[in-house]
Amino acid sequence: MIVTVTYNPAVDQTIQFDEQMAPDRVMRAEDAQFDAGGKGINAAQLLTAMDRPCVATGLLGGFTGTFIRETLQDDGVETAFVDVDGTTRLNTTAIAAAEEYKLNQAGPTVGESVVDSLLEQVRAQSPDRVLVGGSLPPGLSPDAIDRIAAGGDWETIVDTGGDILRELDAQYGLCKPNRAELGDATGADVSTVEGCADAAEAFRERGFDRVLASLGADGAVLVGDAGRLYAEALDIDVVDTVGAGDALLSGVLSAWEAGADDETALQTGVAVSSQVVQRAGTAVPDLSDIETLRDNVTVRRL
Ligand SMILES: Nc1ncnc2c1ncn2[C@@H]1O[C@H](COP(=O)(O)OP(=O)(O)O)[C@@H](O)[C@H]1O
Ligand SMILES: O=P(O)(O)OC[C@H]1O[C@](O)(COP(=O)(O)O)[C@@H](O)[C@@H]1O
Repeated sequence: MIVTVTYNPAVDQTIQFDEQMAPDRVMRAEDAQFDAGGKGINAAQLLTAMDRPCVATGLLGGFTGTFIRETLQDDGVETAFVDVDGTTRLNTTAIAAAEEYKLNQAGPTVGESVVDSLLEQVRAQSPDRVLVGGSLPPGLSPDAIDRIAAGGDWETIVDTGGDILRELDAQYGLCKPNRAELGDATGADVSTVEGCADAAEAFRERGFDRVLASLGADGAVLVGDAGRLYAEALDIDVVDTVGAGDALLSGVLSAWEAGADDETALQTGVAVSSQVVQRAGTAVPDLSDIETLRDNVTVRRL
């Protein structure tokens, strides 16, 4: 069973324009939507859609927090959130004439005592795996993630920025940087797939049993004791890439929860992310056919 921890959830606002962004004028949108977001929350929605037992925890506050709580309830996602005084952030993705602008807020300031409250919620679920996903709100340091990892007898998976990854000290089952985050975390040349695999391999020594590097349109690399696996991305029509990394990671975790090997897990991850990027925002796609769709993904050893 998986518990996801999102220290800094967000309502994701996705706005679509037919024309390019331009300053000093009113841009009129063709379409807009709100989704419950933040990395652990997206993962919990996707895992639930794939019938994997999962509980979403994290910090919520204000009217945006209420929206996320209600959305997850409607989606049948089990939750155990901790209330905070501030207002959960609202992140905006503007898609304008095929260009993507991601505008993320910092989130409400919180006190360090929230880590104890969250640990209590996590322990109460007795999970096998804990996913800590996303940025940290003002008031928390990377130690808040290390404390979750060291707080119980579970495998911890972490999906956060390269600057935070570099500062973690605990032992982790997996981290999931994207290409830029892998570059930030390691300082290595990540311009080629092989360069990414080398950087991921070297980064394992910093306390990560496996590294899953997502490479956007170039696919993904999974490096661990079973070797270096590379999956090409599928050739698909992308609407936007918000939630792509969360989807890749959810597919991998879902497959591992079902007892699959790393190769099948990577195929599943790429298949789930392909479904998500073909839809606007972080809305949950139909994943009932994912075990068939994953056969379209080719994995090879590097
Ligand atoms: N342009 C694209 N075409 C096809 N698949 C994509 C594209 N962008 C992302 N993906 C899929 O989503 C996964 C995660 O994408 P990425 O952009 O690296 O994640 P993140 O959201 O963490 O930055 C990729 O490994 C790939 O499978
Ligand atoms: O916590 P961060 O790094 O600001 O990211 C939060 C944003 O990332 C998302 O979780 C999407 O993440 P990915 O595109 O990396 O999968 C959004 O739902 C959310 O608004």
